[in-house]
Amino acid sequence: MPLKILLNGSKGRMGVAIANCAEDNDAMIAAACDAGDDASAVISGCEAVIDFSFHEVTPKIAVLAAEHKLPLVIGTTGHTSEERSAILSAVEGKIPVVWAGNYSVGVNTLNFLTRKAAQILGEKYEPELMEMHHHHKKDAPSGTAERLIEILKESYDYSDEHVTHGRQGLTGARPQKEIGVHAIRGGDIVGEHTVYFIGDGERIELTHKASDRKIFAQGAVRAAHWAVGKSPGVYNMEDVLGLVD
Ligand SMILES: NC(=O)C1=CN([C@@H]2O[C@H](COP(=O)(O)OP(=O)(O)OC[C@H]3O[C@@H](n4cnc5c(N)ncnc54)[C@H](OP(=O)(O)O)[C@@H]3O)[C@@H](O)[C@H]2O)C=CC1
Ligand SMILES: O=C(O)C1=N[C@H](C(=O)O)C[C@H](O)C1
Repeated sequence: MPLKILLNGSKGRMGVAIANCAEDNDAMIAAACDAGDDASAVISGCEAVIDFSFHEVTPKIAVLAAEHKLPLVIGTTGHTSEERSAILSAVEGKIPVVWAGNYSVGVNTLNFLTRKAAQILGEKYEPELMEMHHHHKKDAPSGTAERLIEILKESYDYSDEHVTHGRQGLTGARPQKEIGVHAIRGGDIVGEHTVYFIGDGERIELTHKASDRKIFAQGAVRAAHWAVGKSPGVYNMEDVLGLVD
C-alpha cells in the first residue's frame, strides 16, 4: 500500500514536485494543505507529514504531527532560532522527524565530502561557500548552505563569530580563521552550492548543481518512508542515506 502523506505547501514549487513523484515512490498525497487551509481537518488517515511551506508555518505543523504521532519530514528552510526551538520542543521525545535543508543524494554526498576535505586539508586551506538560487527564494543563506557552514564549523572547531556573510568596504586582510558565505539570486536557478578550500598555490572546489526539483522531492518521500517506525528523534538526510563516517 502506498504511504499516505499529508503534504503542507502542496501548491508551491516543491509541493508540485512531490505530488508528481509520489506514485513512482510508493506514496500518495492523501491530504494537501496550503495557506488558509486547516491541516487538522484533513490529517486523519495520514501516515506521514511532509512540510515544504514557509518558515513561520513549520512550528504549527510540528505540533499537529506530534499530536497525531505521525513521522514528520521538514524541508522548509529559513527558520528563526525561536522557530527552531518551538519545533524541537513540539517533537522531542514524541515522533521521528527528518529535518534537512536539502534532500538530494548529491548534496548529502557534498556534505560528506566537505567534512572529509576539511579534515584532510586543515586550516591552511581557507573555506569559502557560495550558493545560487532563483529570484523567488525568500531566505539566505540557503538551508543547504547553513548545513555546510555547520559542517565546516565542526571540522575547524569554529563558532558563529568566524562566519562572514558577504564582504564590503575596508574589510582588512582575511583572517585565517574565517568561513566566507556568499548568496547569489536570479532567474530560475534551481540551486547550486560550491565549497572552496583555498590554499597557497592551489584550491579545491566542490560543486553541486541541481537542475530539477525532483531530486529534493524523491529524497523527501524516501525520508518519509524511512521515518515510519523509527524511534522519536531528530534525524537528517545523512542519517537516511547512512552517510556516517
Ligand atoms: N529541503 C529541501 O531539499 C528543499 C527545501 N526547499 C524549501 O522549501 C520551502 C518551499 O519552497 P518552494 O516550494 O520553492 O516555495 P513556494 O513559495 O513555491 O511554495 C511554498 C508553498 O507553501 C505555501 N504556504 C504558505 N503559507 C502556508 C501555510 N500557512 N500553510 C500551508 N502552506 C503555506 C505557499 O502558499 P502561498 O503561495 O499561497 O503562500 C506555497 O504554496 C522553502 O523554504 C525552500 O527553501 C526547497 C527546495 C528543496
Ligand atoms: O528554495 C529553494 O529553491 C531551495 N531551497 C533549499 C535550500 O534552502 O537550501 C534547497 C535547494 O537548494 C532549493
